[in-house]
Amino acid sequence: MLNLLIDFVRDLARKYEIGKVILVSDADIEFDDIEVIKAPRSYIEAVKNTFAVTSSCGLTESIMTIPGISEFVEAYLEARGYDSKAIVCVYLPNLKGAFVIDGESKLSRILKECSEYVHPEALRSALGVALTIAFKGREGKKIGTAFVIGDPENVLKRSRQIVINPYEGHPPEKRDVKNPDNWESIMEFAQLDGVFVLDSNGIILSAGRYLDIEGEISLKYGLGGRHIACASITKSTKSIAIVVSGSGGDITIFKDGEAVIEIPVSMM
Ligand SMILES: Nc1ncnc2c1ncn2[C@@H]1O[C@H](COP(=O)(O)OP(=O)(O)OP(=O)(O)O)[C@@H](O)[C@H]1O
Repeated sequence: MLNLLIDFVRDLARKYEIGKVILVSDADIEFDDIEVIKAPRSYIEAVKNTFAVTSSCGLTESIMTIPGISEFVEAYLEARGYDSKAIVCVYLPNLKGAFVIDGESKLSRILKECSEYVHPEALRSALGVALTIAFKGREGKKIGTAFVIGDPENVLKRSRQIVINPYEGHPPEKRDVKNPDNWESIMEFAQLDGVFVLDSNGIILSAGRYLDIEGEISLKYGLGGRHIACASITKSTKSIAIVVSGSGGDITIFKDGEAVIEIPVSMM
């Protein structure tokens, strides 16, 4: 069975000219010259759980019934710098198969739109940290935070420091969100009240910053002060905000005062 599946994946890769496989399996499987991206454990568990309740449906239907699963796969690929064309190969005890994900994802489109205000690499890296925070939290507990990227002069004018800024006086390379070596300290400071402020290249200027709320903002029910403040700052400045909800764990990206995408991490 496994050999058949491997051959099938190789055929798909050749036919659709795709060089990577997202592997949804407890096992490590190799596909010769095709790059394997192992899906995160939470995704594997989500597929297993969904299959348990939708076992009468087909493979694709089963996977696609997980709310927001495609946004999650796309976000996962994007944050790692991949495009969203991939083969998904599932090899689990009760579920085996492969299918192709193709075309421009909603997230790719949104990230492109946001590059009007911020460097795409900076945005992708901040999203990578946000996903890591949403998944892991800190010392076993969920944490919420937000990254406001771009137009720093105006963002700083419309906000104030509520704790001593831990990034003050450090060289840019230690404050660069694009360098994953800095992610551990970012995750530590994500526990502070307030938000991170970054320039459009992803250099962190401040953490623990409280944002002014200006004008009327209407968001969906249940979103509180942090989300409202981030929506507001993106309305009054040319910045993008990535918010990790401490209560739900989901991620929302705001641009021009609107939630342009929600990534339902809590469902994974
Ligand atoms: N205006 C603001 N500027 C910066 N940070 C804020 C602001 N308002 C609230 N916060 C931060 O957000 C935290 C959570 O506040 P609140 O629960 O009202 O927001 P929320 O949008 O519901 O976020 P969550 O989903 O994380 O609970 C606060 O403890 C504070 O650290």
